[in-house]
Amino acid sequence: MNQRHHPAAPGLDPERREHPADVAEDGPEHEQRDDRGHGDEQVGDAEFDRALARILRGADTLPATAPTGLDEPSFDGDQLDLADRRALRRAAGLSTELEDVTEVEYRQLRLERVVLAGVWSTADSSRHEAEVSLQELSALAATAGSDVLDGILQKRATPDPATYLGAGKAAALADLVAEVGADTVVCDGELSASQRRGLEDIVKVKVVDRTAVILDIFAQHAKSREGKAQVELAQLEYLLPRLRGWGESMSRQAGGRVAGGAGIGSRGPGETKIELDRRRIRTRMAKLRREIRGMGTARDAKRSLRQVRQVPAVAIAGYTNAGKSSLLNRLTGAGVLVEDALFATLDPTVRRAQTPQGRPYTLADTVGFVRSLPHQLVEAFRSTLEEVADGDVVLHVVDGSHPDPEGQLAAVRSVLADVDAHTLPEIVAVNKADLADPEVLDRLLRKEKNAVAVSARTGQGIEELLQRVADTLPVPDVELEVLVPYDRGELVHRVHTTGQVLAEEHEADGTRLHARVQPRLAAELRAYRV
Ligand SMILES: Nc1nc2c(ncn2[C@@H]2O[C@H](COP(=O)(O)OP(=O)(O)OP(=O)(O)O)[C@@H](O)[C@H]2O)c(=O)[nH]1
Ligand SMILES: [Mg+2]
Repeated sequence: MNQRHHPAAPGLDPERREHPADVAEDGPEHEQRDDRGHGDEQVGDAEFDRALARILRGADTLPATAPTGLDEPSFDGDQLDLADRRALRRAAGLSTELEDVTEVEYRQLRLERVVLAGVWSTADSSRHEAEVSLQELSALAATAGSDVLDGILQKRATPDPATYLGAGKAAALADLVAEVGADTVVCDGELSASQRRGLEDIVKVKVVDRTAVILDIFAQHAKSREGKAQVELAQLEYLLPRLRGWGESMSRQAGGRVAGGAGIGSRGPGETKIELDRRRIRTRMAKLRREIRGMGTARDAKRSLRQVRQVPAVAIAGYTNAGKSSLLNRLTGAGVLVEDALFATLDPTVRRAQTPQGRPYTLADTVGFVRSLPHQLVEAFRSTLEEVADGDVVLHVVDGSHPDPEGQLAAVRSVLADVDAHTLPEIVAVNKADLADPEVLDRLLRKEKNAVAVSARTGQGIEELLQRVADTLPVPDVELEVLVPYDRGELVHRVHTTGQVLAEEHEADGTRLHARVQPRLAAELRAYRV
């Protein structure tokens, strides 16, 4: 596989093998894995209870800070590169209780040495697409902290209902896993509980799917209270239908006991316990939903504040790793950023910027999109994504050096359409122009109506992009000429902050302004028209 384009791809970070936190956590879980189904149910039970207790206790351990309304993928405007994030997550003690949800499912999601497996069907994708998807899975797995050792792709009409890969390929995968010494297989799709178990039985190491990896990354990176709550909800939602699978493996263990003469039937304590766990999880989910709704109110308040201020809002959207946060830094860090205390305290992910003509607007970083974003997350992050729809302009960042930028553009647009943000004016910033193939850049600039090639790294194209943003902001529609007396300075200030000043002169009896403003301000200025 060619992973040249992914900074998160394996092989670039020799330190990644060190996982002090993981080592510290090595415990009975490890031993249990291979003994599964051989009467080890007590270890399993205790582990499950511990993990569930941690999940259900989650509320107490959430930080007591004011909700910021946005999750980390936007928060990282402040600014963590992937390398920094990896360093962070390696620090012991930073793992959250949320990770335990997936631990419940996989005994230990900590992925260390992984092999990827993908199914490629000729019906709905080309081999190239499947490879790009597997490459992306590789980057995701690396972001989650693992070493990707190898990968296999199988051409098959549909994934095998019992084992995801077909029998022959699954056996080949088992050999590969043994050969490279992997401890985890990551499948490029969403596996049912029985597929996962079926494949685990063949490859003899734990099997996880793409969704679990993405949820894990979000859990590692969620920082705000709302972000954490949303991720936890998504994880529980993912876990709930899979409890049965877990329970079935418990029953298999019970079966072992039956064989040993303990005589417990298929609807034994395991099944009852699942019901109980399910109820506890549902209760927790209901509580999270209530909390998230409450946080939504705070966000609405912020939003209406912005509307009252009538400062246009630009939302940066784009595929994960496209360089959204870097671009935000570039665009607002160039010295024009006015620190607005109000916005700064309310929401650290929204920054203030100005057009070259001095017209202020806000620039907001957003959650990164990813192909087959787990639907649980689409739901969970809908509220965050809806902020994009509330803006005036979408600044769509795409990684021009990615092997399939068109695919990324399309994936993001389909999610934007989901939250009704597809009708907004859109500027496409084709980022990483320093790395991209000039022919690809040309192709994209020809195809996209409102596109600029930029590099957040070198600064190339940034001025043009800033001008493009200025040109795309909604123009206040009342044009007027006024002479505002000096004792009404606040009106002049409002023309500056909410309108577009075309000309300004200081005369003996006031400030003469030629400007475009919103109707409300125009009405207040009526007395001073000239
Ligand atoms: N060469 C090059 N690298 C860039 C450029 N812009 C961003 N990067 C790198 O791309 C990686 C991702 O950048 P981010 O700004 O974190 O991307 P993002 O879109 O915010 O990513 P998520 O928040 O994870 O969705 C980082 O390693 C950046 O250093 C660029 O113009 N050129
Ligand atoms: Mg980012």
